[in-house]
Amino acid sequence: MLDLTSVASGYGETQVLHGLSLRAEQGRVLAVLGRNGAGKSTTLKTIMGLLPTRDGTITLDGQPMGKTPYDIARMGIAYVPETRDIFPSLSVRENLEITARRFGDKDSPWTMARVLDLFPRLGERMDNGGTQLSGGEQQMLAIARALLMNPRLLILDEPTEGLAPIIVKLIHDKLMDLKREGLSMILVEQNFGFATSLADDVVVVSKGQVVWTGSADAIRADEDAQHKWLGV
Ligand SMILES: Nc1ncnc2c1ncn2[C@@H]1O[C@H](COP(=O)(O)OP(=O)(O)OP(=O)(O)O)[C@@H](O)[C@H]1O
Repeated sequence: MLDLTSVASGYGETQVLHGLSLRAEQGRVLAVLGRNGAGKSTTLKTIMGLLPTRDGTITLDGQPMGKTPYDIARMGIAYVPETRDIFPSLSVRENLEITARRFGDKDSPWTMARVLDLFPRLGERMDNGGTQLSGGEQQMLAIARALLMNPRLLILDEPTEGLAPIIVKLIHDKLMDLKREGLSMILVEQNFGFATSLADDVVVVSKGQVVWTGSADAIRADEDAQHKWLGV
């Protein structure tokens, strides 16, 4: 589905990705793991067009990726950044409605009713402003908003960061529901247990390159790889 081939990318003078290649398959969940600073978030930002691809190629179903974040979103890729990026001055309802209006139509699989069914908590918070939400509620809103883009591929950067264990479990269960429905996902996550219980496939990134590729079961069983690449 999504292929990165020998991708180079970075910030200004600093090159972070050095010929990174990976594949995310249709209907599967790919976890991108690695230590702090390995280049995981940079990989996602490059996929989303937030950083330019300096070398190499990124394709979706064999087609070159769009140039701008908007084109890429229109191709069916939704991205939940680490910062969640909800509009703090708008209510939950407004945050959701803006996306539904921009990306939805009457035949869209994801509707307001359906995202509220997935996250009933948001239904109770519809008139609250973004800043009045807990971290968990903000993450739910960010995921709900991404779903209203009706993505073919959902990309999440550290969805559990800073969340209480009970909320981490809730987010896990919701993402598992989406996986069962066949939604393709790419997940960057520090929480090894969370990531490998959701993922089918795993790549490990170190110094801007993929250093390990295999199944989630294989990395769970490979303590040497965990120790060497993840410090688990
Ligand atoms: N805006 C930026 N400007 C310059 N360098 C940056 C910027 N953002 C990240 N970097 C650098 O790029 C490298 C990779 O960062 P990246 O955020 O991709 O790591 P990561 O694997 O996602 O780790 P983390 O879990 O810490 O987010 C790091 O050395 C980081 O300092």
